[in-house]
Amino acid sequence: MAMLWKHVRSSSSTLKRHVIGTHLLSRSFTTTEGHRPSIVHKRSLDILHDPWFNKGTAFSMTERDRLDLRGLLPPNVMSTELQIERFMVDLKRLEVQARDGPSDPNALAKWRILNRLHDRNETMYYKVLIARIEEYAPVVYTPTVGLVCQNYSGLFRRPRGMYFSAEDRGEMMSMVYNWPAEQVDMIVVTDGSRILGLGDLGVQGIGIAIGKLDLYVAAAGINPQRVLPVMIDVGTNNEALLKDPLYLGLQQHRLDGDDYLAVIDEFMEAVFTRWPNVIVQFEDFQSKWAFKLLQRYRNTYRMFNDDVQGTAGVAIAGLLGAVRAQGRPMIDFPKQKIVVAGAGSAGIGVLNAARKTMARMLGNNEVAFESAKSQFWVVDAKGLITQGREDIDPDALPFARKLKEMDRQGLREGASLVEVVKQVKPDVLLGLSAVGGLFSKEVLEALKDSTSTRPAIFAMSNPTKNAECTPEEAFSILGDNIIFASGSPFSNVDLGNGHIGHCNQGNNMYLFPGIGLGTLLSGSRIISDGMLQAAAERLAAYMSEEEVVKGIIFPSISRIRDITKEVAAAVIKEAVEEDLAEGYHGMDAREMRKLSESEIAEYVKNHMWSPEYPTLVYKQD
Ligand SMILES: NC(=O)c1ccc[n+]([C@@H]2O[C@H](COP(=O)([O-])OP(=O)(O)OC[C@H]3O[C@@H](n4cnc5c(N)ncnc54)[C@H](O)[C@@H]3O)[C@@H](O)[C@H]2O)c1
Ligand SMILES: O=C(O)C[C@H](O)C(=O)O
Ligand SMILES: [Mg+2]
Repeated sequence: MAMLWKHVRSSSSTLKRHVIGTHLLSRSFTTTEGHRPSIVHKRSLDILHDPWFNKGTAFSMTERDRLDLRGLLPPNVMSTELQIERFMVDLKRLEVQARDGPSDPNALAKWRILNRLHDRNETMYYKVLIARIEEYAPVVYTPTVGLVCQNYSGLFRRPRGMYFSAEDRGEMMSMVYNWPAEQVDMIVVTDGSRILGLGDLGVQGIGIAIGKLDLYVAAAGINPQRVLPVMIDVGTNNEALLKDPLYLGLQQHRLDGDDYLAVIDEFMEAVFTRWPNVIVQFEDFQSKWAFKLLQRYRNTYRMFNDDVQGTAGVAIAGLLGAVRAQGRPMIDFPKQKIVVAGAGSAGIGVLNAARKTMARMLGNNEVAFESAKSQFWVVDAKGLITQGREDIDPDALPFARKLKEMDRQGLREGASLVEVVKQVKPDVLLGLSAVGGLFSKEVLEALKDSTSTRPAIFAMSNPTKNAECTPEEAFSILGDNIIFASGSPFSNVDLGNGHIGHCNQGNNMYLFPGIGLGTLLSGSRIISDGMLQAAAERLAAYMSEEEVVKGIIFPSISRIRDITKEVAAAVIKEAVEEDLAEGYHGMDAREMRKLSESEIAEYVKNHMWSPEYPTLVYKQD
């Protein structure tokens, strides 16, 4: 393959040509130069029952003849557009019937219809998802995915992904070969211990891994044949699930300590043995393990933790956007006073990244790093975190405020959020607490005294009911001169005076697909802090001055494929600069170093899978 690439380049062809050479085996890789046929080793009903190859009513008559399908489908050969239209009738009927607007059972019903399509025709599923991402991301991803996980035992029909359980100890190295795909690019793994803000959902957490990978396909163009959702079932501490005879997971309490680590270690060794180039995204692990596992694996394996690192990057981009929205240069970021509610994996991830970003802007030295921490006040379930706290969590310790200093500010250990907001008068109030309504009327009223010209509220907890406040609450109390972002999608607010209160979705979905894609295409052996920082900076720079002034600090999800391409390009550039990029398929590290910025963007674009039906050619196994 490397030879082919060299040949293609030396004949002064474009990067687009390269893509064709490197993806001879992929199912339906679209290029500007047409489609390569896919080889199938099955015929007849077996094809209709295989979601990777099924085209349903879109099979042409010649293909029906070639693949022994004639007579097995109704005679009208449909265009893909008509096929989607027919499918949409079913989905839209739900909306007509729901008289009281979108309701939870309605969202679940939509998820079921989409999931069934996913089960029978993947190409069409991703066509629908990509074309209407704004409408269906909230169904296959946050917030509905939370409801799906809560109800998974009842919803489970056909398996998707792999389950490694505590019972599989000693077997993982061989069972990993049960997965049918020869190549896997992306794994999203969870142990189900902290699913969104819904707590321990045990084995039912697999839904979150599936939802995240849907975005990898839709936003990053990762080939759906090469993604693998994984659930590591080490038990659950959710007593209701343990009592439920219909629960699908191990009916035991969670493993802990070395027993727990041994399971995760064995899983990592197994997947990296079979697929040495895979990237593993850790998702929704309780904070207790999230940091430890990240430190344990990040220098050895291609992995990252989305809740810690993806969220941090998205928050940084949002915080920089909020500074710009105040009409100030980004370099003023270190002057912002930031109150963070929540000191779990997400909150601490954001705090560490924000502190580092400030320190870099202040001169990137030890003194800057030390002084930056004085911009943060952290409140958790026990109130303001100070050095007076007993049994302080070591990850939160760097942000614990000095008691004397707090005394001067009229604050103390364990002070409530409203007291902290009243005394600090912050520029930013950021919630990653998983407590719905935490930014109460009182807290928002207190924020009226903010010293900022345009205070920012980030109610980032998921799903919807866990948001610290709604945009209506924020805009109605604080007026329209604020910046608002939430983790789950909300509608913009009509402020009634011809003004619109813009609701941004501050969700790690704007970064994780690009981090994964950029890592894959650079061939970087690890995911460095620099690569993550580059991803965040590219997201921040994506928004125009005009947009941020209007309070729009994150792009619309309809642009997610374009943002992801940009983020991936930034990740590749950084990996090359840090000398981490080892190349991908025909593009070796040396060639990669020669690419200009626009060539990197083109390279990314041309490696993004798009759902198109390939011509199918039958060959005996
Ligand atoms: N928007 C996003 O992209 C994004 C990304 C990651 C996580 N999240 C959300 O963030 C939330 C937290 O995730 P996590 O992994 O950090 O969870 P976690 O359970 O580890 O942490 C929750 C933290 O909130 C604190 N808390 C609880 N009650 C509080 C209260 N009354 N006041 C202040 N703090 C309180 C806890 O003490 C803890 O420090 C979840 O809802 C998750 O869905 C959102
Ligand atoms: O899954 C999401 O929507 C964001 C985040 O990863 C979370 O855990 O809430
Ligand atoms: Mg998560």
